[in-house]
Amino acid sequence: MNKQSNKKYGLWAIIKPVMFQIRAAMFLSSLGAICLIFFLTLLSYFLTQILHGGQLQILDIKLNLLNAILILGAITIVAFLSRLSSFIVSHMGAFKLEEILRTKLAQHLAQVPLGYIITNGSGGLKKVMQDDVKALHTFIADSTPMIAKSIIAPIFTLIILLIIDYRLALVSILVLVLGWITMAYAMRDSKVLRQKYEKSQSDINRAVIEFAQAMPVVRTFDDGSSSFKRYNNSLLSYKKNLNEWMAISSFPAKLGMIILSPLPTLIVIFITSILLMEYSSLDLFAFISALFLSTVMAESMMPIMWLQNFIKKSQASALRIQEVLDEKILQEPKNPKQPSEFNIEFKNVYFKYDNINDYALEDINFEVKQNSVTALVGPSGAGKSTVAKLIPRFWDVTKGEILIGGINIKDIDSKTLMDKVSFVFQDTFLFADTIFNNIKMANPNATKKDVINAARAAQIDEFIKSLPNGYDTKAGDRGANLSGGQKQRITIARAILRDAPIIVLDEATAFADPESEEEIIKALSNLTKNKTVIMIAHRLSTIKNVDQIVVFDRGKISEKGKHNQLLENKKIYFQLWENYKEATKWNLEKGDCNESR
Ligand SMILES: Nc1ncnc2c1ncn2[C@@H]1O[C@H](COP(=O)(O)OP(=O)(O)OP(=O)(O)O)[C@@H](O)[C@H]1O
Repeated sequence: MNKQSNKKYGLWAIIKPVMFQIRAAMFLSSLGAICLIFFLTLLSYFLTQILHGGQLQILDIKLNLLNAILILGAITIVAFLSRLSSFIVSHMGAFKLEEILRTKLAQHLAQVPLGYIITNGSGGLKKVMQDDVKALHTFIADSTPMIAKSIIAPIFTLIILLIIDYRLALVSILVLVLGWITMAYAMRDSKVLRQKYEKSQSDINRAVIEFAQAMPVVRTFDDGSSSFKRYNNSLLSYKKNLNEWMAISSFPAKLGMIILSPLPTLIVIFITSILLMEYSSLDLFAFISALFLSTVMAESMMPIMWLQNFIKKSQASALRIQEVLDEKILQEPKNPKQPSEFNIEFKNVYFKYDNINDYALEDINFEVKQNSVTALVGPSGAGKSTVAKLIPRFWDVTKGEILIGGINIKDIDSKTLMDKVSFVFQDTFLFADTIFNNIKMANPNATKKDVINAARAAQIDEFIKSLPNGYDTKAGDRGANLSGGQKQRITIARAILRDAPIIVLDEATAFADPESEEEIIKALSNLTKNKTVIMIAHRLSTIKNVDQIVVFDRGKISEKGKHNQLLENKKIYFQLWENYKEATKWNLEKGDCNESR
């Protein structure tokens, strides 16, 4: 990821837009805490006066019992309202931040290169947009009032205790310090242990997902022992890390929590007060107020324990959100140009993926003439898909240039480029919408007739019509109710409807079922008629007659030309062709009419 070094990072930077609401919530929450402390002090004051059998009064103002109750009641109401409104304000801030971040992320993701989205997977980005944004919502809504309270309440209580009787104040501080030391001891090494624990937790998640996703493969090739072993191992390591963490921190943490609970402070204050009354002096007011206030101090410090953890988690979410927002956006040209011709030229192109040191492509030079077909072939990992994805700017070239109709693709605005290039992916994607809308999305202005014509050209119209709801049939989540070949023909219909002058086919026939293969080939020939076509080919038989074959090997072009020329060269293509023939023969001998890839 590309971080910009002068940027501020972390939780506090990301929640800045709602700082006003956070400050207001913290202020109101502090006010509520101060009112509570004030209430307890005044209550102790009145109780002392009642126990002394004297007149109720504040300073020199005499009060009857009803007045005293009313004053205490008024303070309680202010405390309650402050606390309530602090949560209302913090929730308002949380919703506002959620909206700001989701909008920012959506706008940003619409501008980053598509390659980034593919590499990170929609699942990972969805997690950031949903879970991490939600985590920050919860942080602002629930913990900002708590943070203010757990800082202000102890400080304020301590000040009042110091004013009333410094000895009792010191004793309660001692208890708190003891509690803190015990907790700090429990938390020692916790960073490393927490990281280990979190890692083993995510290992388990990965193993479970892998186990579930790979079930068909597992059932076919594995009796489950190796994949289950991975799951089991991650579970064992999780248990080991958890036990290790618990062993180190469990007892001191529990002890710390007990010390920091109100009861120990209460007991210590009580005993100290008795001793002071016996051997020194202590007035009744100091005794009663210390009993009340010291419990507030201990109680309001307790949340600090879990707040720390909460802040750390929210910090991690904030960093993940910021990483996405820092991803470089696709630079749009200042003076965009419109190509009027559609030949494609790769000129001295070098390309390197962000996270990889070596070039994935080096010194790539070739031209695809307008309305001609070029096939990219080569062993797996040779760079064919990368070449194809550079054309619609899924990524930008590291060096060199790609031209369409003589114009550098960086000088064509991305909307125009997308309109000019249709990409038929290996992994066909259908939205959970009607088949009609799935095709029409390629061209919002298309009429019903246009959609049907496109489906007809893609050899899928008859099948669609045979469905109970025809074109209004839902394609299902990711097109789950259709066969691979049917899904592929629907995406081809989409591309036909788009009618872009350049077609990039990423091995569109690879996953077709045998029955639809012939129809797919027909559909593709309709799609590619009078277009500039680049296709990544694995079935060499389908490219025998193409205008040009470019052979890739380890990120470089090893040869290019027509089928017969390349066979004469007796280099990589010759070898690939021999292997292909061999595999096809083997399949035929086995009675399998489906050609090998
Ligand atoms: N998103 C990515 N991030 C990092 N490296 C990548 C990424 N995609 C591909 N690569 C690497 O770039 C090189 C070329 O990969 P590419 O997918 O272009 O090859 P290919 O010839 O299309 O292979 P295949 O036929 O198996 O699809 C490989 O070494 C691959 O590991």
